[in-house]
Amino acid sequence: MSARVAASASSAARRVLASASQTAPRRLFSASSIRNAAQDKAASSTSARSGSNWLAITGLTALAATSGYYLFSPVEGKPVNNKKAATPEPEAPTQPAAAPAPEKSSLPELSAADKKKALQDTTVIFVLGGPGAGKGTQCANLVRDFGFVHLSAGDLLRAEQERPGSQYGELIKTYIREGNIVPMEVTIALLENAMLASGQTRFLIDGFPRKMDQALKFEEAVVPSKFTLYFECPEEVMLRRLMKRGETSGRADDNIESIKKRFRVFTETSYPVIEHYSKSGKVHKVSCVDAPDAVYANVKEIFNKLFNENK
Ligand SMILES: Nc1ncnc2c1ncn2[C@@H]1O[C@H](COP(=O)(O)OP(=O)(O)OP(=O)(O)O)[C@@H](O)[C@H]1O
Ligand SMILES: O=c1ccn([C@@H]2O[C@H](COP(=O)(O)O)[C@@H](O)[C@H]2O)c(=O)[nH]1
Repeated sequence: MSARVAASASSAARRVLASASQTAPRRLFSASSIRNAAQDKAASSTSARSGSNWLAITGLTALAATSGYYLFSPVEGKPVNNKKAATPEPEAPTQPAAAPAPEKSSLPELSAADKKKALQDTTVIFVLGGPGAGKGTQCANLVRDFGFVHLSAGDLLRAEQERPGSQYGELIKTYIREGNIVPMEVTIALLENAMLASGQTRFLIDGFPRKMDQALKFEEAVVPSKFTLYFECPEEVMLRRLMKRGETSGRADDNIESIKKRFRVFTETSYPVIEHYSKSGKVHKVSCVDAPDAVYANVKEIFNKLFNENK
């Protein structure tokens, strides 16, 4: 997409945001529906959920937009990658906190239709691969060379977990520590609001979708993906990288117990998403075994072809 088209799409998005801020009614939001989703062990279902759980996404604007303060400079609208910045946490209770989050939002509250309209001309690339494959490392290169906004679902969840007053902090903490997948209502709302808050049109959605229902719901409710960039890496290589990263990352899940669980969840739940998109020829696979620059040479070749730019 040319800079001109990107700029006009971006201003279109802003127009929708501006007009919606005049007209959109304030919505109520059901925290219990998120908690129900969290408790819903039908998490292995591969069909998109609908109904009351999903309704919660419309009410998550305040939650997600407030998180956006952590991820975007209000002045420059630039994403801040805080992937390695998480601090160790005390033991979390197994139940999510019940206190409501303060409702403070930098975004107007939009209807689902307005949000969808605002994002209709955006380019979304899913970036998938096992834990520690090097997704974030390669996304940083693509941000630099191709002007993408990098949104790591894990980063957004960690930021929400740290947000004072977050209703979902404890829930997210527990899921992440156990290597489990946070209910999609939370993650999709965070992603959607970060996309809207950026005012940009090209997104690398890193570490999402991790499950078929997330993939289907995101594409239906937010925007279809252009393709999936899949970083293939053997477990032993990822394990070595994660254990090394764990020496300094402070991440609660960079330890051997959590890593084993994350590997299992990736194989059983996330890999089928890659298989799904492969069937329709929408996956570009890159080996992540070599050194970062060598990996990026292959990634760049793909992006140069697809975006017809030689930056
Ligand atoms: N090609 C590579 N060769 C060696 N080390 C790498 C390579 N790519 C990334 N790393 C290192 O491996 C670790 C994991 O990389 P990164 O954080 O990019 O992975 P990730 O896939 O985003 O991880 P996660 O899924 O846990 O978020 C980091 O410490 C990073 O510096
Ligand atoms: O869509 C998502 C993305 C992430 N999670 C949870 O976060 C951790 C860490 O994710 P990284 O991509 O490694 O940063 C992951 O293990 C999940 O617990 C999620 O639930 N949904």
